[in-house]
Amino acid sequence: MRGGRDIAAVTDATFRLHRGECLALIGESGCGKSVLASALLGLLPGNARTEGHAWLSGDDDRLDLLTADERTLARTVRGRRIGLVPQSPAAHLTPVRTVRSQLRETIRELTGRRDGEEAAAARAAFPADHLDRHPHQLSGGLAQRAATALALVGDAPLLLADEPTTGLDRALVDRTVDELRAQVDRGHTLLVITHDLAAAKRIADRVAVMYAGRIVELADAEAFFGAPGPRHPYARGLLDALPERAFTPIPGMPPELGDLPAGCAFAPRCPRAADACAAVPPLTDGVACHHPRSARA
Ligand SMILES: Nc1ncnc2c1ncn2[C@@H]1O[C@H](COP(=O)(O)OP(=O)(O)OP(=O)(O)O)[C@@H](O)[C@H]1O
Ligand code: NI
Repeated sequence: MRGGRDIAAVTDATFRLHRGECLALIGESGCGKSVLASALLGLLPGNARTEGHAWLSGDDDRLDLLTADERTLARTVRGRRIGLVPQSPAAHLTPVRTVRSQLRETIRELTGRRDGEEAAAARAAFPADHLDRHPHQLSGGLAQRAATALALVGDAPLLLADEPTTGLDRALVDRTVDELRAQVDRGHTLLVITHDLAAAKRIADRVAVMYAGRIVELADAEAFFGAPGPRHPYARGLLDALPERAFTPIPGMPPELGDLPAGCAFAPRCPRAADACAAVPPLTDGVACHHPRSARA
């Protein structure tokens, strides 16, 4: 939207999130992951436009998150039906108040109860003897857990975690991921956004790969990270770039969303590009590519 232009940050995103599963949304920086998450929470900036639907199914109703009014979202959705585990806990926690007081307030707001801080902290493996600390007295990992504890207070069936492990070392990434996975195993549904493929592999049941604002592959995590592997050449390239795999970066850079090539946005970087790629490939059978690797290859 720089210079007054409209940018399609997310296009044709179609996916289903099944109850009790974890879907990892992966892709390079700037591909539209956070915009997609913000749209689901009604947190896009005021000048943003959306089209289509995002149905949130409850026990006996269904709500379109894209058209719901702010009052409904604020009163019944955020915190209660969708818990947000923020990208940056530091920005989410109030610096001048202890973790206990922030938990207490959120518990009161969402449940009406006046106690339960310890139990809430325990659900995110936040140590009870740190409850009276201020956020700046916490390590990055503990701040992340405090933010996660806050996100879990409302016992929302759907959890949305945007880069919950950014800036953490590998051991803490694993712990944070395992704690989130434990929520899924307890019946929560989780949409986790990450560019950490190892974290995605550890936590996800299914994977959605985004490139330049579009979902280019939707796959079962086991098939994606194991055999037969990714089917979209971009997804394959992402995995091949990992140090523990071929360690071969994808040539070139992702395109600017305001200046997308015509046709398949990945074609200029794609080893398999051909004439057909002049047309945008629809997501068919889990992959948006004119020449995907065969599912059985
Ligand atoms: N408020 C905004 N106004 C204009 N453009 C925006 C706005 N928010 C995001 N964008 C653009 O939308 C695109 C997608 O951004 P988004 O934050 O969703 O990427 P991302 O995949 O989450 O990246 P990262 O991994 O870095 O978090 C980017 O090109 C960004 O510049
Ligand atoms: Ni993001």
